[in-house]
Amino acid sequence: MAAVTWRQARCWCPSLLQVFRFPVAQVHLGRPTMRASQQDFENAMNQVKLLKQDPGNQVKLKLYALYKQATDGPCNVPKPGVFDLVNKAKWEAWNALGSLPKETARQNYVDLVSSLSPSSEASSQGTHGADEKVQESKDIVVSSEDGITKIMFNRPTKKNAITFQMYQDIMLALKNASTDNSAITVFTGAGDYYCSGNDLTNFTSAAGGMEEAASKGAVVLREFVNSFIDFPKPLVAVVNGPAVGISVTLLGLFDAVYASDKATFHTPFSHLGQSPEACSSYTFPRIMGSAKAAEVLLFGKKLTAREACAHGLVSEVFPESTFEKEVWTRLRAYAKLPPNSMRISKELIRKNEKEKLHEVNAEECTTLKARWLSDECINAIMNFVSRKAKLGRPQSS
Ligand SMILES: CCCCCC/C=C/C(=O)SCCNC(=O)CCNC(=O)[C@H](O)C(C)(C)COP(=O)(O)OP(=O)(O)OC[C@H]1O[C@@H](n2cnc3c(N)ncnc32)[C@H](O)[C@@H]1OP(=O)(O)O
Repeated sequence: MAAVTWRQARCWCPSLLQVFRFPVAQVHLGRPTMRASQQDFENAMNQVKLLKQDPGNQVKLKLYALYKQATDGPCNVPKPGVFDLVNKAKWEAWNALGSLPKETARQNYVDLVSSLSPSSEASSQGTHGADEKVQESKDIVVSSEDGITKIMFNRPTKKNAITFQMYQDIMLALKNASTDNSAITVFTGAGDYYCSGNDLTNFTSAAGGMEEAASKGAVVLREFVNSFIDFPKPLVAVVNGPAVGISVTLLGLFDAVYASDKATFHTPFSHLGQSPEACSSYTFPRIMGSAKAAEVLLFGKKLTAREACAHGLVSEVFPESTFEKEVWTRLRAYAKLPPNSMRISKELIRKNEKEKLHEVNAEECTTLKARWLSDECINAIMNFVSRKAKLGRPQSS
């Protein structure tokens, strides 16, 4: 179909009185049961000019046709030539209304505009308004702006360690983000850390002790990682500082990872008596080669941002001083790309791997459940909790 610019579409609705002058009841163009008055029609024309988002060619042509039918009556002007694509498309849309009465066209125009009004616009047109907080949760802050849903670890006093509640909050945030108006979804951390991984007190503070925590942990972890495997939109990590444990392994399931040069990547699973999760036993060897993956996953070698980039885990590293500005400017530009195209491309990229990833996830969770109940793991966690040991340091006896 001929391209119809949004500017053209707006011009099809002549400037009239400002919508704001009218009482709310008149301005709100809910689907009316009564016949639309001339005033409703004029309000609707003004409402069209306030739409923030281009409603698309089909809707614009429909608006044009109904407007012409409501004001001039049935189309009786000559059809434009074949090369006059835009005017031909407009003529065809108007002509298709045949002998529809002016009053009905006016009503249909008002109804159509009503369906595009701000509340429905937000859900159907991919509107990206001002930064909007979309999920209430203390330690995970979710906001949406400029086509980007941002999910932020927000527990800086604990280096953004992930509690059981945060796993649930993140799953909910991903579920919502998969169908919201945003084009891309971004994870980042508040404060100096990106995330210090699993909160080690998840295991010690559970009412039923380690047994119960291990069973619960395996179920939650599997579901949690599945929500990353299946996430349909581009998923980006903005790694603002050190990342530890599961916050690193998950990166193998992201589509792009941008890191500040002060970020580090550490998976001290052996130090903790644990084993890899988030499909990293599969994704890391594929991303960085088996030799480097072994150093990272078996021996807990901490990578700098530049090393992680050289080994393919990170897409690009930015100097700390310009990190936020550069990365968010870039992401805002990416979020303007056609969202359906990005989803479809992601689907193609992931399609052949999905089954394998689910299989790996299930196996890693079963293995971890047993690890969590091992002496090696229990001792390591107790050492951390009693502050005898920190990451990467040999445990004192
Ligand atoms: C559903 C279950 C799924 C489980 C999935 C399996 C996941 C596995 C992993 O993620 S393994 C990785 C686990 N993480 C760690 O081992 C990190 C432990 N933390 C540290 O070693 C250090 O805290 C540090 C290196 C991250 C930061 O050191 P430092 O800068 O010296 O700060 P502090 O140690 O003083 O930390 C400040 C504050 O935060 C608390 N904290 C930090 N990380 C964690 C954590 N992972 N779990 C619990 N608490 C953490 C730390 O205790 C301090 O609290 P305090 O001020 O003492 O109250």
